[in-house]
Amino acid sequence: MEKGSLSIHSENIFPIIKKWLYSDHDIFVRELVSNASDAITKLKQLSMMNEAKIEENPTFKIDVMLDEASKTITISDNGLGMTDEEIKKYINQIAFSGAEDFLNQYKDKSDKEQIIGHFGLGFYSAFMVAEKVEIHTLSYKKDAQPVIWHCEGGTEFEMKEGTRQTRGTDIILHVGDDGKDFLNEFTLKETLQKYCSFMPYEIYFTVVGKAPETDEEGHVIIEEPKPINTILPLYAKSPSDCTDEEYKEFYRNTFKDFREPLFWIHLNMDYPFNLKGILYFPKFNTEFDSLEGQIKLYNSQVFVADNIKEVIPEFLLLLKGVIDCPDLPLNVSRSFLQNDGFVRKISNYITKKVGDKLNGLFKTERETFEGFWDDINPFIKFGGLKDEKFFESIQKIYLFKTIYDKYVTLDEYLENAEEKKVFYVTDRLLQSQYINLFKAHELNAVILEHSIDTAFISHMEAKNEGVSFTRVDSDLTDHMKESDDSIDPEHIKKVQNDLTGAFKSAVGLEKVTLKIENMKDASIASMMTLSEEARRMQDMMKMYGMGSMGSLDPNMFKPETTLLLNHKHPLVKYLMSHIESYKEVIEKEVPNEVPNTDSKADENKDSENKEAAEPATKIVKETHYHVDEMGQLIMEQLYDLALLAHSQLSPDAMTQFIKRSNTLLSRLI
Ligand SMILES: Nc1ncnc2c1ncn2[C@@H]1O[C@H](COP(=O)(O)OP(=O)(O)OP(=O)(O)O)[C@@H](O)[C@H]1O
Repeated sequence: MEKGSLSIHSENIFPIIKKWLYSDHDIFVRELVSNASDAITKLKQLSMMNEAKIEENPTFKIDVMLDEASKTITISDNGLGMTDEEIKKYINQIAFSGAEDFLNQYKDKSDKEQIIGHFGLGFYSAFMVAEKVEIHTLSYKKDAQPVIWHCEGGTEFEMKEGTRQTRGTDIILHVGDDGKDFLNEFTLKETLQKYCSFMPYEIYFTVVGKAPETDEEGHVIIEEPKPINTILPLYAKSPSDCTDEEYKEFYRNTFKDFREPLFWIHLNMDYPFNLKGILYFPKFNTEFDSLEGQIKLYNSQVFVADNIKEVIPEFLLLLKGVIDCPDLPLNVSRSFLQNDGFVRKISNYITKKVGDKLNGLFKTERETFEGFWDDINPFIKFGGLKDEKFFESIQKIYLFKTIYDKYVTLDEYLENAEEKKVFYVTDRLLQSQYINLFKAHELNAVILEHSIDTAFISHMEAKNEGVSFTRVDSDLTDHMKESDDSIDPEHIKKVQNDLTGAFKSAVGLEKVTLKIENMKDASIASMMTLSEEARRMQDMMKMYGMGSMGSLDPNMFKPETTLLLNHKHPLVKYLMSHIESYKEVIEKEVPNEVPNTDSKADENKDSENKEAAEPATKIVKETHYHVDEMGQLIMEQLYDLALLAHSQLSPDAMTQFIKRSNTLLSRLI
């Protein structure tokens, strides 16, 4: 028997391993099973090079055994095994740079996020869950002797002659309190599936001493043991060998999502770096907030982590997929990955592939692409906003769904538009009156209802010179107006002024401008429009929650609304013909203002009229409006109807509106 001390430079690394990787306890499964897998790969390579003599047609496999009674987990392989010299070299002399790096870099940091999964703690991660670890091993080498090694978590180990008869290694973990969760069959199996689902050798999981399953008559059901993994995952195959059904099955199994993905991209690259994977476009929910994808990152068929945004462009994290890149330097910190040129290349490659796929679909299967559009557009828009290169590659294929349920690109829309103006709808229900108006005049408008569209619209305007987006309710287009020579514009202007005053007094309007227009559609009496810029400002404020910030008054950006009255409508005609009777002009005596002496013109004037002293007061005319009951009803109703057509009334206004409507109807009977 041999005793010794592990040559760790630190006092004791294990408490540190335990503390810092606390929440990633399950990583020991990945480390030990991938060591077993590596041991098999190395033996296969040696055998191929005729360096190792092994049986013909060997069945390589890894067994993971859980013994709840003795509180052990055993990971057993039939790989190359170790001689006692090798144990001394690879296990005892933990000149393992990983541990040293770990200590140096993370001594003062408690942020476990800094540590990317595959850190190279390797074998010693066993002590995250075990209080004692044994290695039973027999090397493939001729005349090798079996060896047993064990260590109780301190820096002391023991080595002695072993009993193992067959080539390979058993790692036996005597699980302590820190790892007791893993003594649960389901937890351990789940962890194995998380990390090892695609490992290249079959992995069998057994629970020692578990009573075999029986059928109703008590007969033991004999089942062929099934590995927990797939040794050749679909993504590792050549795309030409994969069927649609296989892609869908892989999706279901990997993401436990039983909705069908829309489509997928098989990434398969050998040069200049090695990268394989499949990205799926899932059916997105319509609300942006609930978009949540999952990209699983693998390193040579070993799971590393989900959603590593340093490697995968952020917007792609909305997709679901697996990416395997053996060349990734994952045993480094995340901040390194972020600035690494190689990692950026990978990320660019993935982005480019997604752009290519979308362009391909657009060009060759436009109808299919249109069919996907409602589902994928938030993703594509988000991608374009986040990634300039991605935007450039797909900017020509952004589709816009029109109010006629057709899909057009921006260029296609503009072919039939005037002044590069794109009309849009943000809420089909609230803006239905405007949509109907557009349809009645055979005008086009597109539907941009998603919360991302506010930002998307601004982006498209910035990227397409001269193009402007205007919401359907922001103004009347010339197409909707009708010129009428019998209308005297001067007269209209005057009436408009008076009606503004009358509405102010009857409805209590402060911020509304009133306009009389001769609209083609005689059935519309009143309409409300909101200026585009001010409304966008308000939308932005809402989006960023700025209205609630003490320093800014949300009313500051209250959209300028305009109440349009249709000259053609009888109700408006009624008001116009009665406006004079609502008016009362009062003459009032007010103090005369002191002339402005700063002005040269005034000075001259003063000198000319030196003798004629200014009177102390002057008479001004003030117009007051006294709207009668009928006028009041009409004005209130016209205003509420216009408001109703594009937004909800406040609860108070709604109560008044209903009451008034009933009054009006009662008068009909
Ligand atoms: N099951 C095993 N069979 C044979 N040799 C093993 C086995 N497990 C570990 N070893 C040997 O011990 C060495 C140290 O293992 P450890 O897991 O600490 O580091 P690594 O596998 O070399 O690197 P890392 O895990 O950080 O990628 C291995 O390189 C290997 O030589």
